[in-house]
Amino acid sequence: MGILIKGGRVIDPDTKTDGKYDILLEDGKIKSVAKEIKEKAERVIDASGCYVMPGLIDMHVHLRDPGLTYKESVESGARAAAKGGFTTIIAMPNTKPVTDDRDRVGYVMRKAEMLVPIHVLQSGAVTKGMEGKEPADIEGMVKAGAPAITEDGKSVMDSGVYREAMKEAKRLGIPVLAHCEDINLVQGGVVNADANMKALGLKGISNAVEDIIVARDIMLAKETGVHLHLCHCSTEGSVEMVRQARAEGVSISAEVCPHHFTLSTDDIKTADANYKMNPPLRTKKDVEALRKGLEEGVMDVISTDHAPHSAEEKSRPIEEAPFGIVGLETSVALTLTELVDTGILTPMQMAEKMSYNPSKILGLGRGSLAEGKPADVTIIDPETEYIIEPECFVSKGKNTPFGGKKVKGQVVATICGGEVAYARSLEEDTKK
Ligand SMILES: NC(=O)N[C@@H](CC(=O)O)C(=O)O
Ligand SMILES: [Zn+2]
Ligand SMILES: [Zn+2]
Repeated sequence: MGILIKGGRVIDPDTKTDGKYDILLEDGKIKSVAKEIKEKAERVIDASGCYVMPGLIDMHVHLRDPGLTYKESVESGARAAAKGGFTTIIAMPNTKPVTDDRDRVGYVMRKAEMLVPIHVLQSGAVTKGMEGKEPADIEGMVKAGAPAITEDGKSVMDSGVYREAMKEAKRLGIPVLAHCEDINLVQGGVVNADANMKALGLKGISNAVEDIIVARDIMLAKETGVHLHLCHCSTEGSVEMVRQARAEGVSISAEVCPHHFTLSTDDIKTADANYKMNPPLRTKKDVEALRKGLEEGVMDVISTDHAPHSAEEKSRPIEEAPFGIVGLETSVALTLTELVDTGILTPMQMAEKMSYNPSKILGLGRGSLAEGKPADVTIIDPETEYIIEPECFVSKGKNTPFGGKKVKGQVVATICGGEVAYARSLEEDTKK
């Protein structure tokens, strides 16, 4: 019975394990972790040379379901996530219609339960229709299973409305995931406000666009006591404010996306919409601050902000194309290549930021390889080198600036609830 994972480097932030162990999964749970397990299993996976981590959790994914399924759907997004090593993903509510009530949250959660091999949790909008005017039915959405609320795609600009929603989230014990962007300062900006923007003849988005709302949201979190989680931080200012707020005892966490720690504005050579995302790629100084923030534990989550769009949408002139890039199938490789292989993060810190911390923030009770925990496990080969080929993505979205980039590190298997949700060899087999 069950699955036996043999001889991998088990990296578990929860039990503070980092060493060569076998893991036996049975009845959807982690049955045992030991130096050598001799028990028979239905399936044996040889993990020698691989990292064995608690199933990865992506707190920030756009599944575009309902209403925008030409870009992505629960099924295609979840399959892409499984391939990317994720056993749990949180879907954002900027769907069509907006996911702002109990039934709409329930729709995605039920669809996922029936159709996909990983856990998909649907977050709820902060305000009705994401119009920023009045709080949505937060309690109803939490009852339907939403682990958080977020207005991702924009900020709730009315601080009074936001504070009311934060109080409700605090009462219900869920975090607020904050997209920080002062919309009145954007003024047609599409890339970072700097010399490169001028060279490309485009309008810019300054750091203040983000930093002002980060500062405001921290003040509101302080006042309401809600847990504030900052989405896709891109500026040096954000890192410094998180550092300071935490030192003051504010309940705060913050994520960085792979594109923001990998690329800078200097990498944008032409007005290619695959380099257009919100917030934009910033300067090298900001990238350095994000990397340092990750290294020092100020920034505690790596999430993808997987934002699929159609080829047609992204082929429009950069001013008209939508913001966003896909990330589920490149996140592990970029984290390993840019942060672990370079010595900025240990594999243990990677497991913290991609599994243990997201679980803690969202109260999921996962992100752990302790005996008795759910059998969610990700096996990663840190040595395989390959070129990123967007045409091979399982996601409907191929919009990435990373096509052609050489990376090191590949997901070998994703096991969710004791079942194999993705396996590298299987995938190759089915392609033949
Ligand atoms: N990040 C993006 O550039 N786009 C996201 C919205 C968001 O995350 O703010 C999208 O929904 O496409
Ligand atoms: Zn956002
Ligand atoms: Zn987003």
